[in-house]
Amino acid sequence: MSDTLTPDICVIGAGSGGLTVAAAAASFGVPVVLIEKGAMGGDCLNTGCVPSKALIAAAKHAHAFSTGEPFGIAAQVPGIDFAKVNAHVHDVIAGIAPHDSEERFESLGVTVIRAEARFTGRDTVVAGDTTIKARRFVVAAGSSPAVPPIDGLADVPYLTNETVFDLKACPEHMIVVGGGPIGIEMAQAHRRLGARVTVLEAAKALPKDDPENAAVVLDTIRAEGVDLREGVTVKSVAKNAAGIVVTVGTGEGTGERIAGSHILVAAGRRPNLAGLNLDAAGIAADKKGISVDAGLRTSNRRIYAIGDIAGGLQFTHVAGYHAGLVIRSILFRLPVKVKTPIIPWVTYTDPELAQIGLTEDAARKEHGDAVTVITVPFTGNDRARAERRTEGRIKVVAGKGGRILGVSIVGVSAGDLIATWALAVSAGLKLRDLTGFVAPYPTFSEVSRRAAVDYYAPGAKNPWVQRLVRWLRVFG
Ligand SMILES: Cc1cc2nc3c(=O)[nH]c(=O)nc-3n(C[C@H](O)[C@H](O)[C@H](O)COP(=O)(O)OP(=O)(O)OC[C@H]3O[C@@H](n4cnc5c(N)ncnc54)[C@H](O)[C@@H]3O)c2cc1C
Ligand SMILES: NC(=O)c1ccc[n+]([C@@H]2O[C@H](COP(=O)([O-])OP(=O)(O)OC[C@H]3O[C@@H](n4cnc5c(N)ncnc54)[C@H](O)[C@@H]3O)[C@@H](O)[C@H]2O)c1
Repeated sequence: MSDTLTPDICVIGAGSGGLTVAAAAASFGVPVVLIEKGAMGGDCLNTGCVPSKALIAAAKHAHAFSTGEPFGIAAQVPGIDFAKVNAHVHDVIAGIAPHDSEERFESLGVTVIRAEARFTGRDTVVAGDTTIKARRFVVAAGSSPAVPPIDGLADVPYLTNETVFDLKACPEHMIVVGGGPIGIEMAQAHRRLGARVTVLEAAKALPKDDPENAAVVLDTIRAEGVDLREGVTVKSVAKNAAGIVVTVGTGEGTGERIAGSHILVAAGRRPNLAGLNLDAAGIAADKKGISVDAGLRTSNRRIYAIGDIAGGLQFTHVAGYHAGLVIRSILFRLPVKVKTPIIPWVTYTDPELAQIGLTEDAARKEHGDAVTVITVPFTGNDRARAERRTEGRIKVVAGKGGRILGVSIVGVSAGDLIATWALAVSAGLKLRDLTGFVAPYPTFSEVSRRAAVDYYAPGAKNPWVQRLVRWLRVFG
C-alpha cells in the first residue's frame, strides 16, 4: 500500500551530511524524513574514513616493530594476521554503527525510509512505496569512486574503496591507480602490513597540498618501499594467471608491463546523481555534482545540496559544516554562506599532512609581495627530538599585519595541530593572537606558537624598538 508523508524536511542520504541535518532538525522538533538506499552512515563509516583510519592504525602498530632501533629496541618481524586486521577494521565500524543506525534516528524522532529516492516533481520524492511531499529537501547523496576509462580495466576484478576493506588476506602486490589521499593512505598502510605496493599517478601525487610538505610524505613512503611513479599513463590492464598486468608508458610505444596481484582504483570521485531524476525537480547539475549557490541552494530554491554531491571539497567535516549551515537557513531563515578558507584537511599518512587556507604558491599568486612565509622545522621542538620524529615542519603563510592566509603542516599529529589554526582562521585571529597563548611543554603544539613568535622576531632588531628598550633601562 502506498503512503504519502508531508514532513517539513526530507533528507536524501544517511551519510555524514544527511545524518547531521536529520538529527539537528529532529532535535528542534521539526518533522523530518531521512531516505537511505544503502548502509546507514554512508561512505565515511562504511567504506571511507573509519575503515581507512582503522587500517592505518593497524599498519602503524606493524611499522613500530621495525623502527625501534634508535630507542634501543631491536627490530622484529611482526606477525601480521591480515584476517584479524580486517576483523579489527570491521569491529571499529561496528562500534560506531549504532550511532548512525536507523534505530537511533527513529528514536530521535526521524522517520527513516530504506529505499532509493527519486524526484517526481519540484516538491515530491518517491522512495519505495512512499511518496514524500516536503517543504524543503536536502540532497546529501554523496559520491562514488570514479573509474577511469582504461583499456581492459572493466574486465578485471579491480578494487575500490567500496571493496578494499573486505580483503581477508594481504595482497601480494597491490597496484594503486591514483596518488591522491586515498591512493597514498592505502599505499602506505598496505605496504606496512606486508604488501608490495606500486602507485601509478598520472600527474603529481598529493597535488592539493604544499609541494614541499607533500614531498616529506612521499619521500617517507618511498623509503618504506612503495614504488611511487608520478607522471605515468596507465595504458591498459589485463588479467593473467597470477593476477593482473598493467601496462604503463607514454606515447605509442609498447610500454612497461607491471604484474600485480590486485589493482586498487583511487582516481577521484563522481557524484551520485544517477537515479535521483534531478530534472523532475528542476535541479541543475554537471559532472562535478549538483550546482549550488553560496548558501547551498540548488536551482530549485527549496532544495539544498550538501557534502560530496555539492561538488566542492569532499570531506566528512565539510558535509557536517554544510549540514549546520542548511539547518540555520531552513529552521531560522538566516542567510548563510559557505566559507571555504576556514576548512582544513588532513591526509592521514605517517607523517600526517595538514592544510588550511592558501598554500605558499597560491598565496604568492594572489597576494604577491605582501606574503611572508614562516617555516618552523620540528628539529627545534623538544618533544619531536624525544620521539625522534623531527622530519616535520609547519609553514605559516601570512599577509599584511599578520593576517593568516594559510598554514601547511607535515609531521606527527599534523591533523591535531591544524585544529588550532582552524579556530584562529575561523575567528579571524591574527598571528599576534597566536603569540599570547601558553602551549604546554613538551608538546608538538609548541611549533604553532613558535611560528607566530618568529613572525614578529624581526621587530626585535628594529632600531626604534632597541632605542626604546635602552631608554627604559635608564629608569633602573
Ligand atoms: C577511502 C576514503 C577515506 C576517506 N577519509 C576521510 C577522512 O579521513 N576524513 C574526511 O573528512 N573525509 C574522508 N573521506 C571523505 C568522506 O568519506 C566523504 O567526504 C563523506 O562521507 C561525504 O559525506 P556525504 O554525506 O556527502 O556522502 P556519503 O557519506 O557518501 O553519504 C551519501 C549517502 O547517500 C545515499 N544515497 C545516494 N543516492 C541515494 C538515493 N538516490 N536515495 C537514497 N539514498 C541515496 C548513499 O547510499 C550514501 O549512504 C574519505 C573517503 C574515502 C572514500
Ligand atoms: N584524509 C582524508 O581526509 C581523505 C582520505 C581519502 C579521501 N578523501 C577524500 O576523497 C576524495 C577522493 O580521493 P582520491 O584520492 O580518490 O581522489 P583525488 O581526486 O584527490 O586524487 C585522485 C588522483 O588520481 C589521479 N588519477 C586520475 N586518473 C588517473 C589515471 N587514469 N591514472 C593515474 N592516475 C590517475 C589524479 O591525478 C589524482 O592525483 C579526496 O579528494 C578527499 O576529498 C579524504
